Amino acid sequence: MEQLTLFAETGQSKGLPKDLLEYQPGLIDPTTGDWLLEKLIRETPWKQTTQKLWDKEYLTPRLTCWYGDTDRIAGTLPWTPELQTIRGMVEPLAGITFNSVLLNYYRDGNDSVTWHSDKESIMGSQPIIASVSLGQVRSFDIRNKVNHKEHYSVRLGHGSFLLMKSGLQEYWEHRIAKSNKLMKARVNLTFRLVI
Ligand SMILES: O=C(O)CCC(=O)C(=O)O
Ligand SMILES: [Fe+2]
Repeated sequence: MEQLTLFAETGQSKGLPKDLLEYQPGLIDPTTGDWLLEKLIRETPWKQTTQKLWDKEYLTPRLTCWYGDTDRIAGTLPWTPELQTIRGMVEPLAGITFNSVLLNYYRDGNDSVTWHSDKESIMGSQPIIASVSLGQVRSFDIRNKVNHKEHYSVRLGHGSFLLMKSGLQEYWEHRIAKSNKLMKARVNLTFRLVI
């Protein structure tokens, strides 16, 4: 748990609220992780979507792709053997089954995901999301939606697993911030149950 730290202002090591998040390094060993990262980057049909802000269209600062049960969830690509295998690893840890996975590809430190919560109605208001990270270590920040002073950060390592528990999306937001430091590629997989 030493990887869990409050924001840099205190520099103090503190555990994340266990009722919200659970972090587990080393779900996938580094060698397998290297191989997977390279394969996912090369073989995934990545897309860069746009988002609208104040009537202006912006390119989303990362690449994405959805896989899942294609008969149930429109717009997803069929599961690949690798994604099925990883799904089989995270389901027992999450205690639920998943029918889709969103892949995010952060090409460098300029790629990011801004403060948000994942509570689209298609997942219910309290979804459990299982997240697997490959490649560059990046900081995953969470903050309380009402009281932004309440915040935590966890560095998501190569091959690590993060469980976003049911309370997280309702009262907390999360992000992967941009970084000025030299950052290599990172691929993150978030397994979701679309209902
Ligand atoms: O890249 C990550 O670790 C988080 C991605 C995320 O928040 C999302 O896909 O909703
Ligand atoms: Fe998210």
